[in-house]
Amino acid sequence: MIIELKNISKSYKKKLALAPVDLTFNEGECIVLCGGNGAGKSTMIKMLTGIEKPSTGKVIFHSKHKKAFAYMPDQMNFPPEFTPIEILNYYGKFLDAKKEHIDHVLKEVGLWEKRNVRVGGFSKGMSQRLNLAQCLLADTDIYILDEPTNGLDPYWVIQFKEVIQQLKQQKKTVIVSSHIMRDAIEIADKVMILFNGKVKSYGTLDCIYKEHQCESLEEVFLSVHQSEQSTV
Ligand SMILES: Nc1ncnc2c1ncn2[C@@H]1O[C@H](COP(=O)(O)OP(=O)(O)OP(=O)(O)O)[C@@H](O)[C@H]1O
Repeated sequence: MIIELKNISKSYKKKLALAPVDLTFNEGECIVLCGGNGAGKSTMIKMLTGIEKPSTGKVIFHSKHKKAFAYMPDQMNFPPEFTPIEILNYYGKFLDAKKEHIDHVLKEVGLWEKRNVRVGGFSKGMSQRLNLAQCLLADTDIYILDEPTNGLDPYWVIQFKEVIQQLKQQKKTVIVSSHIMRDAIEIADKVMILFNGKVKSYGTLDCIYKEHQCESLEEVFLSVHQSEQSTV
């Protein structure tokens, strides 16, 4: 195992955003955090990344790298007067990234041709790809990506999935939050279903389908929704 969550929970005043949970993430797996609006995906990411302190419990990383994880926030506001190459060179200094790696990452996210263009004129999708690039720059065991496909057009969603497959082949652990079920089905080794701040299921799709006696993630969501409604 590479990450352990021990009795992690988060409350904002009286609002329970994430109910206490114990679970582990394994090396080389892609885990997709799935759930609707307000389900607790971002809260889980904030607990994992340490952006916010949990109300209870702790997260333990077993990464071999000095930098335990790389992080792609759901949105990143880069300084508009800078170019992708300037921004990545800046991040690269902190990460000891070599020039060849920076160039490779720029090509991977399709911004090589735009490397000297000021990012102030970038579309949402281009900014999101630069956001992905800054995350991929780090050489680490764990990549945590918050809604990475937001703003990407279909071509770049496909390319993004390719990047995830490559990370998995390198035995990296990838944690992705998404409300798009197709993303989960295509890239996940394991899916975490969140609803109302609770982890309702965590495992392979086959296990989740068996557990809920369903044949698709849509059905699982409906079943979780209905069972939660009936307990209110
Ligand atoms: N800073 C905060 N203060 C108060 N409540 C919060 C705060 N952050 C999150 N919450 C609440 O915690 C719950 C979980 O929110 P979270 O942002 O984790 O959901 P999410 O699954 O990421 O949703 P979305 O897909 O809409 O971004 C929601 O009810 C939300 O209103």
